[in-house]
Amino acid sequence: MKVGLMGGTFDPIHLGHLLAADSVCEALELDEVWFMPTNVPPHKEHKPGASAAERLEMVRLAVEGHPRFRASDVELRRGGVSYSIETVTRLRKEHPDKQFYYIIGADMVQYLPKWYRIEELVRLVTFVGLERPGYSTEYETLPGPIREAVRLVRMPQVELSSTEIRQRRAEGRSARYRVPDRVNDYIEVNSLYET
Ligand SMILES: Nc1ncnc2c1ncn2[C@@H]1O[C@H](COP(=O)(O)OP(=O)(O)OP(=O)(O)O)[C@@H](O)[C@H]1O
Ligand SMILES: O=C(O)c1ccc[n+]([C@@H]2O[C@H](COP(=O)([O-])O)[C@@H](O)[C@H]2O)c1
Repeated sequence: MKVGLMGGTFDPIHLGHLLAADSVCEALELDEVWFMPTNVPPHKEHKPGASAAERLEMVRLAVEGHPRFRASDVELRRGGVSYSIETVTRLRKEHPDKQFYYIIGADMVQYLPKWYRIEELVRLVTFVGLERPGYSTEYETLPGPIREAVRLVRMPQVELSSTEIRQRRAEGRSARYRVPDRVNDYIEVNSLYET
């Protein structure tokens, strides 16, 4: 069984995340994609605008009804900083029958050399990198073992980020059409990201 791991702060989850997962699912014929909200993101300086429970609930609402997408609270339950090496090690132990693919956008591919214990992590998962507007896909400068661990998949380019959505909300504007309708309703009912 082939499983894609889509880790993210998901503050909030948006259509770029979903289209990325869908594109990889199709290209690599994955059986499932697990969306895993981080507890404490390893490298982000700002604290998430929504709580862990709210970010998980938005992920749940976004994947509801999709035959292959699942929401996973594995990193939230573990607590602390969500280092991917710890998540992947644990998932491999719990699911020895599954093959894991870690899905990341181009911004994260460039950042891979700084990931915690990356030399070990590249031996445990295949990374799947996606182009993202505004980020370079010149991967020649990455160290060989990291570059070789990354497969590239194409997706229709989506110029969206959670940051932009939070900013819009702070300015009193809507997240509609940038997030699934159910997520948009949740954001509005709970007044998320308002100043
Ligand atoms: N528009 C997009 N296209 C492709 N990949 C994306 C896109 N947005 C996010 N990703 C990828 O999804 C994963 C989770 O991203 P994350 O939750 O940090 O969203 P974000 O939009 O980058 O958030 P923020 O703006 O708060 O930094 C990362 O690997 C990121 O590169
Ligand atoms: O393990 C690390 O050192 C590491 C460093 C940066 C990012 N990650 C993971 O990559 C995923 C996307 O990160 P982010 O910050 O863009 O949401 C998320 O699941 C993070 O836990 C992991």
